[in-house]
Amino acid sequence: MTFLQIAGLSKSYNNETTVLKDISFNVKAGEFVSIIGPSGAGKSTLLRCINRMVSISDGEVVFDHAPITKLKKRALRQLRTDIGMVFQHYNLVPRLTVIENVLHGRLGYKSTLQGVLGRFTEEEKEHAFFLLRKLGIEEHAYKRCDQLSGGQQQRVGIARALIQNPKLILCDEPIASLDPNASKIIMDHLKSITTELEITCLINLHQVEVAQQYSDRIIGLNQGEVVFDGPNYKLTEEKINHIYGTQMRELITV
Ligand SMILES: Nc1ncnc2c1ncn2[C@@H]1O[C@H](COP(=O)(O)OP(=O)(O)OP(=O)(O)O)[C@@H](O)[C@H]1O
Repeated sequence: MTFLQIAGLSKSYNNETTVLKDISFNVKAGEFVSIIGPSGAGKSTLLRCINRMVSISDGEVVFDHAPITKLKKRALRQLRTDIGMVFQHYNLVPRLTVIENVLHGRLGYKSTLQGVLGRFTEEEKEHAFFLLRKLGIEEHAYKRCDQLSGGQQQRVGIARALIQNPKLILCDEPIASLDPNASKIIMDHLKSITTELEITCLINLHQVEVAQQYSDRIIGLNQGEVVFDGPNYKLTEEKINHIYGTQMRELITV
């Protein structure tokens, strides 16, 4: 069943260069999809169009039957509670504790006043601890985030996305700042938790091998166009060269 539908999506910043050109694809509920492509291909922009963090120039995005492109402010805010986001640089508040950062994932459900006062229910706090336990960082709950390693901070970022109870998680290069060991931990968690909780996952990656290892399906972007869309086993060396154009693959996969 189609869960996310992208049809004829185009995006240009400041009405200048077109960064995404007529992108169309559907994602089924529960799919784990990687988006790969050279630097500047439009991967981040594509993810940001899906939750309208950036405006869409043309085309349609329908998420769980809701026409994202047409939603007004309040409806969009409500819909965004269903979409978690994980960032390359974690986007945590460094001087706040791990648990406080995780609970920030609930702010989309709160009034401004509740949010300012940091009012969270016991159930929300228990859920936060449950997620930290699942991600193996419960012992750090009361540490400031800036005392954690990059891999641990990314796990806080994942917990903050999960506490929203999202139906979809968008991950924008979640392992680009991490060493191979920390990257593996993050990818293993993302894969196992999204599978267990039946969360659809769209993930931008620079590492082709990682995309092949973890994804059900891979979408290749080049200069704002989809040039590959298929199961991981169909991503041959030739297709990889097509996605990355003339760039040396070794250069972009390190
Ligand atoms: N806010 C912005 N204003 C203007 N141009 C932008 C903006 N964000 C991105 N771009 C441009 O859009 C193009 C696509 O950028 P985007 O970050 O989406 O690509 P990407 O594939 O994610 O690249 P990378 O892998 O290097 O992160 C680039 O040419 C970039 O300079």
